[in-house]
Amino acid sequence: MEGVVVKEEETVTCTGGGASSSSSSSSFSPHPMEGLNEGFRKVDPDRWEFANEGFLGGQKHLLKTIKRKRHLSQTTQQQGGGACIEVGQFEFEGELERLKRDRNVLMAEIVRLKQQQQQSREHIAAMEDRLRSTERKQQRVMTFLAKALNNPSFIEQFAQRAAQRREIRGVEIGRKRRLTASPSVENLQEVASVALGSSQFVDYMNQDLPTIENEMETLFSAVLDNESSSDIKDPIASSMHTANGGSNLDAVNETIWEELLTDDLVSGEPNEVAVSDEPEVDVEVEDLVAKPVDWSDDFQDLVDQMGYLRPERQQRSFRRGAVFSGRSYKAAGQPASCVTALSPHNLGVLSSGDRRPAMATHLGERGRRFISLLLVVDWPFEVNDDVTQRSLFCLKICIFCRGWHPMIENGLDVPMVTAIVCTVSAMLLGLLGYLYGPYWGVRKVPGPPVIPLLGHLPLMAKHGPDVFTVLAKRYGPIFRFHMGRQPLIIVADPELCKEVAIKKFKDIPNRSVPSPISASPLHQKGLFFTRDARWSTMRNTILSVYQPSHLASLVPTMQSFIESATENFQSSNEEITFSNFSLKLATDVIGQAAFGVDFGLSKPQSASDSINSFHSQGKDNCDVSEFINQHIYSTTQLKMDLSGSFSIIIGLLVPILQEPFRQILKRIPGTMDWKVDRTNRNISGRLDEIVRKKMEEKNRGSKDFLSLILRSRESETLSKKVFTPDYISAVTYEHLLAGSITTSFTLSSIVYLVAQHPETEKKLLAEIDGFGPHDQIPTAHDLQNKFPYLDQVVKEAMRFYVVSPLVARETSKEVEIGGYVLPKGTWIWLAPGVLAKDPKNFPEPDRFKPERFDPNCEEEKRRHPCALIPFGIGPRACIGKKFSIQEIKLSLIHLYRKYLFRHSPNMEKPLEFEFGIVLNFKRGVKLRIIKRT
Ligand code: HEM
Repeated sequence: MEGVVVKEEETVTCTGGGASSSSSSSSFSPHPMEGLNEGFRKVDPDRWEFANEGFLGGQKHLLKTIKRKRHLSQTTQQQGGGACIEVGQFEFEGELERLKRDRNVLMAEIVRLKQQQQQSREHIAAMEDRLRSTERKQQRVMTFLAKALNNPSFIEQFAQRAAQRREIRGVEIGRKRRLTASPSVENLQEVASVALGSSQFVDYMNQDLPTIENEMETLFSAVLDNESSSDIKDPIASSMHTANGGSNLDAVNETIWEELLTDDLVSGEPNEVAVSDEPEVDVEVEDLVAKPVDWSDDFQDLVDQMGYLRPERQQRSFRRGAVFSGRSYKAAGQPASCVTALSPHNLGVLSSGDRRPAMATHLGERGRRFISLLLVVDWPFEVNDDVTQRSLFCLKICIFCRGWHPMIENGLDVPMVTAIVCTVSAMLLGLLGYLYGPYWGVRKVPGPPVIPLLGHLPLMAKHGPDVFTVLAKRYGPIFRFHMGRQPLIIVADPELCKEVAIKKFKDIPNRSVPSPISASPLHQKGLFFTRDARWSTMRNTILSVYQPSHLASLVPTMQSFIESATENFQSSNEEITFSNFSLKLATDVIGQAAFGVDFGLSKPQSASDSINSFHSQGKDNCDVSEFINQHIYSTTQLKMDLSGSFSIIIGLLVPILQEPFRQILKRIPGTMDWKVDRTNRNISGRLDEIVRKKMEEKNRGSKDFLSLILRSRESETLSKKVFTPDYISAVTYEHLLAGSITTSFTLSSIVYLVAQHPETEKKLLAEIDGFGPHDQIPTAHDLQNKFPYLDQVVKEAMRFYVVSPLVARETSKEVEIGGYVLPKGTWIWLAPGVLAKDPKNFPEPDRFKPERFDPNCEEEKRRHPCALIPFGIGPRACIGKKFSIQEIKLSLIHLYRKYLFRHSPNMEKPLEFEFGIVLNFKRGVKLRIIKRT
């Protein structure tokens, strides 16, 4: 028992006036150790205290006075004598009795302690369960929120159901809820309307916010405390619980929450309202809670990210999903700064004061829905700190740059957001650079304001080809014109044209390739668009074909075609579309000259205006007419305005997209690109066939253009490399193209203008008739020297209607023109069309006056030599000029020997034009033929 005393001394604390145990473990039952006035006494029904005079609080020195009570038997024994044995026997039994009692008391104490321990264990287990359950519910809340985000009508449905349920619940619950819940149901509807329309958001923000707050707390207390509404340990939760109306309200909340968690609601399916207050609610909630939730997949990233955004010391509890369970977080005594990272209050903070509605306007529907949910979840907090600002910044970026979904999936990853922002910015800058890069180098050149992407194409739509004359008047002889994204430097001064095309030819040797041509590979391999060394080799080779002697030898061929063509004119007063007639004639002539092939288009039996009439002429003619139709279609589709194929239009606006679009569209039947591509492939196939046949021909004496090229190709190794079959086909086709449409246009416009000007007609007829008998065919020399007035008429007509109003060039290095330094790659386009209408060189420019080209005329003498350049200028000037003039003069002489022409009443006035790669008549030139007697 000594040992027991010692133990007591160690554990028992003195309280003064007696001893009292400090804990339940040190509260003793009656003990055998007693001193003077000592022993155990009951201080309350459950507790005993050791009482002794020497056992006083703070008086340690008295402890030694406490002595164990000496029992009589011991004393007697010590005092010696066996006489007392019998008496001692009785005392011993008494002692034994006492010890037994003590043991029983101790046993009872041990049993009680064990029970206490068991209770404590159970209590701890229950707390653990509750903790796990709470965590699972938080996971469910977040899963629910994610689903709700994907369902636009979620809040609306929720609000409706809450209202319905409230009605069904009956008067008592309804009254209790009305105190706190009813207004907030309406508020929820407001939230729903916020999700749907930003204007109502303003109203919503002006609502009674504490009421909303209460409602949200009520709502979320259901999920957080549903199990323990009758056993709330958390004092804050407890007070909230009481405030919200006790257990009835809990039942309502649980039901509401049950609905919230129901998949039907979050998946958007309208759901019958389940009218039940009873256990099924609990069962379902329990079921839901019991289901394993894939926390990490859906939200761990987001939660982690939230943790990242908060101060380090709070991270652990944050990771447990505190973002959406603000109240319990607060209850844990933690500062709420991180929890409020996404709170509406801070949305307000970020957007400084009352810009919340504005922000809601910009968030888009998903963003607004999300914020509505944040209002629901996170309303009670109000903290304003750096972390919040930062997280909201990221949030805002996510909303604007990525939408909500990726953020929810991937978390608020600041480096990633930064990377996205940088990438988007870089792309925007790249786009701007691409769109405005070409402009930047030439920005100093004057020009009208530019419409992004369209450039000045609307101006072209408004003024037609005359747009350059209009702009030259306003901006001077050198100005900027944006063909979509591409700026052109338009040079509208004879001296500057000379500088560009002749003096600085070395720096500006090539043509830029406009959008319509880059859409047509068939047109790219001709002389026109080849560049640098390849161009000079090709040009030198081809030039031999245009030697005067060779041209002179072509006169009889040309004459025979012209005579044959005019046999079509059957009777006087016949009305024809002269432009079609001239096109057939020019195509036949160039076909014979270029390929040595007689297309037979202008022969008498093909007298119909329409080339299609050849379909009735047997297979050969059908083939030819098909070929020519395709050639005309292919050429006329090459538009410089916005009326071409889609890929050409795209090429004008964003050139880099032209080829991808062409590649796609040419595979889609019915599109213009598809038709153009099919046509071009047919033409190429036919040309390849013609070239192949020519190559196989034994008779190499033919004087056509193709045979000449093939011959020169055999004799020179260089040109053999340059003139590969595909280039031969392209150049030959180019002759067909350049030689037909341009010549035909010029011929038609001369006849049209002469018909309009009787004086000119009279003088012209006089000159032609004065040449000699009508069957006398003029030679090449005659044509050059014996028809001066005809010369003047042709020139004036070419001035009046310039078939090629723009002549393209491109700088191959930095060059200065007209005081402006133009970077390499600048598109400089000469404007013969503007020059031709410049009153400085051509007084009364809109008057048709061939005499202005009389060599003896003052105007002619004063005129700048480069004022009229319909065939271009410099080393890249038209290679077919003489050929074309010879053909035009020969045709006119023959026509005016036999016929006169008058405007048809069916023709529009003034003439309308299309602006393709060259100018063309919109509806053709319609004339009446009058036979001369
Ligand atoms: C009235 C008829 C014609 C007119 C108005 C005309 C107009 C022009 C113009 C303005 C150029 C650009 C010149 C430059 O860039 O400086 C050109 C080039 C050219 N023309 Fe013509 N042309 C006509 C007839 C012809 C004929 C009949 C042929 C062929 C037989 C032809 C073949 C060419 C070729 C191959 C080029 C490119 C020259 C090169 O880049 O080296 N042209 N033409």
